[in-house]
Amino acid sequence: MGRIIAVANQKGGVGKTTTSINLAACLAEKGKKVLAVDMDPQGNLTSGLGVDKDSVEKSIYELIIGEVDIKEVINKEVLENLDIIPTSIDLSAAEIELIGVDDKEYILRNAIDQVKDQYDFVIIDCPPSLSMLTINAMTTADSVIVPIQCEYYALEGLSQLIHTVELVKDRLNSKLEIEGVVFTMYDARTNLSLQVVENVKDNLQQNIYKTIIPRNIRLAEAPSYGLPINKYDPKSTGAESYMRLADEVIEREE
Ligand SMILES: Nc1ncnc2c1ncn2[C@@H]1O[C@H](COP(=O)(O)OP(=O)(O)OP(=O)(O)O)[C@@H](O)[C@H]1O
Ligand SMILES: [Mg+2]
Repeated sequence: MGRIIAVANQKGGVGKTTTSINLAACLAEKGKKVLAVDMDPQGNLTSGLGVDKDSVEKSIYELIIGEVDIKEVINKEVLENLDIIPTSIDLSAAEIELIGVDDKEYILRNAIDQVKDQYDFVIIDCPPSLSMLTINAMTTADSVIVPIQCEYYALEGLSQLIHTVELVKDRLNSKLEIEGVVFTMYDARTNLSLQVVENVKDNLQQNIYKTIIPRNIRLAEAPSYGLPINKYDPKSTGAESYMRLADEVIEREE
């Protein structure tokens, strides 16, 4: 049965989407059946996996507002072993359209429940907010991966995020846990990155992945080709590190 992981941090630009795309693609390359879900109206996961977001007719938006069935929104095999549910900019209005709708926190879970047996992993990329969309992702997930950028203020907002996970666990999804924190955009040339890692390790009582994702230009370039890093430049340090992260995620599963 599929393990469902939400990639969340309400801080913008910390590497959620880069981690979602490349973790999903590396798990798929290792032979796992993966569904990647784009819960962010910005659509960076959708375009980063080569799906033209402007030509998507049935997206997660239509699913969330109840217009279509989940099977209609899954794009099969965008890469071997990798299916995706694309998003659309319309998703930004979903929160308002859901006002007054019963059980709106469970919409994504009820949909994913119908297909999760077909996958080893479901990876959900969250928007940079603690909105209803993120709550839906956390209500669906078994666990949350939190990317942390190796920059000043890395810890800022983390207590709110952890509090949100605890609230969701208490009220909506008792199985939810924080699977781990992953450091991103580590720059070995500066002391700052090292200091941030040490500081977070000292102050955060959470699992931390051994794999640290380096700052690597190839990771930033790959989305404009619609490719994950393991297809764009498999020998890059970015690809090697996301392959190792995939190994760690699989180990935790076992
Ligand atoms: N390890 C890395 N090395 C170099 N560039 C990176 C790395 N990780 C992410 N980036 C770049 O940093 C920017 C932000 O990354 P990303 O989009 O993954 O963050 P995000 O948390 O999903 O952002 P948002 O909050 O807007 O959804 C992007 O331009 C991305 O290409
Ligand atoms: Mg993103």
